[in-house]
Amino acid sequence: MALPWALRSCLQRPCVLRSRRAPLGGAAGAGLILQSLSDDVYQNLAVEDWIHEQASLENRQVLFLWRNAPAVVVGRHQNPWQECDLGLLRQKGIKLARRRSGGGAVYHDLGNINLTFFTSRKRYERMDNLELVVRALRALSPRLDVRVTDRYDIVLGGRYKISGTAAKLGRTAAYHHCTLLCGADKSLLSAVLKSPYQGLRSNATASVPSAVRNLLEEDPALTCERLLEAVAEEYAARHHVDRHVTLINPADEAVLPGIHRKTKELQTWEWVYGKTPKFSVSTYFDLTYEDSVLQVKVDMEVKHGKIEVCNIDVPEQWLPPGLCQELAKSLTGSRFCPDEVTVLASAWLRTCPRDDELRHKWNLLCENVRMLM
Ligand SMILES: Nc1ncnc2c1ncn2[C@@H]1O[C@H](COP(=O)(O)OC(=O)CCCC[C@@H]2CCSS2)[C@@H](O)[C@H]1O
Repeated sequence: MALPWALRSCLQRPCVLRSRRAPLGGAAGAGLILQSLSDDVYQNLAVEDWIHEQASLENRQVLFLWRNAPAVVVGRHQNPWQECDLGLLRQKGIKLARRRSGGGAVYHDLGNINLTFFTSRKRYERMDNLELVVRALRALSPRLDVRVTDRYDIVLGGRYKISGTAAKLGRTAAYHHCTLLCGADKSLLSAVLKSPYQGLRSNATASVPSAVRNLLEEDPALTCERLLEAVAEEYAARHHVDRHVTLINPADEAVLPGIHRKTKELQTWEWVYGKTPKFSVSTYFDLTYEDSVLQVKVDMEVKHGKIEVCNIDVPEQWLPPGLCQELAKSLTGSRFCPDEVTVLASAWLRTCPRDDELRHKWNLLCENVRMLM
């Protein structure tokens, strides 16, 4: 059992703790295999940040193994409204996270494994890591048809994606992380990664959708637990480090000083939504009122998650134009977020005349604007 302090000092200062002499007279490999005790996506991403920023990776490599409760993880430069069904995420209580690496949006649950390979920037080598994963898979299931593509996916049977890759390169340190689909909920995966949005324009990184498959469907021996063990084993052999897996608690400030602050930052609206590259929305929705259907047009420009320009067009005979302008005006400068609309809507209701019809129309309009967010 590794002591937290030993782990901390090993991560922060050069050391050869838990290393083995390399064969062929090479230098002793210094490395560490860690596995998270948490299934919280924000805590696990915070551990990645912590190791990337704090660990001395000059002469050492670290493999971090982790799994999450259901979550969608978008890339650093992505637009969540464009990448997933936010309404469905909220309804199902699925977390949304933004990672610091680039690339596309993926779905995680306990049937998906995440592997993070930390090295110095000089020793960063994605293909080497993915080949290592492929060897681990073949060690468990020798006839498995898996290969790494030129975009660093791992595919099964030549076409089904089982792993996606992304990376973060720092000045001196780097990490490459990838997923491994073992027994994830595939119908939820495709449902949540489908945006219902129409009329959204942006330069954000777009995901590259693929047909996916779970390794368990191919071979029942490929459970998450066995895969984690096999990857750890291959990593230990490749890097000449002890195969012992050290469990790490991402809530432990004694081992990871400052981790709590990092976790909190990753949970903020400003990070998850606010870091979305500038985008515009130009869309229509239908309002059903009594026996008629009327069309509402909405145009917005959103920067740093905040509405900079807002126009809402509703047929004049239905709602006084002044009221519509009032809504657009109060939305300008607010966050592109349903809770903000709720606050604005109720603020107006507190001051408006006791006109039930008008109040009803206002609520209907605000509810539909909310649903755009
Ligand atoms: N968990 C998982 N694994 C593999 N492929 C997935 C997964 N979820 C969704 N997908 C498929 O990949 C595309 C997106 O592919 P795309 O190539 O656009 O993006 C990626 O692969 C990013 C991988 C990020 C890995 C990080 C590692 C730790 S935190 S997240 C999506 O539309 C689905 O078709």
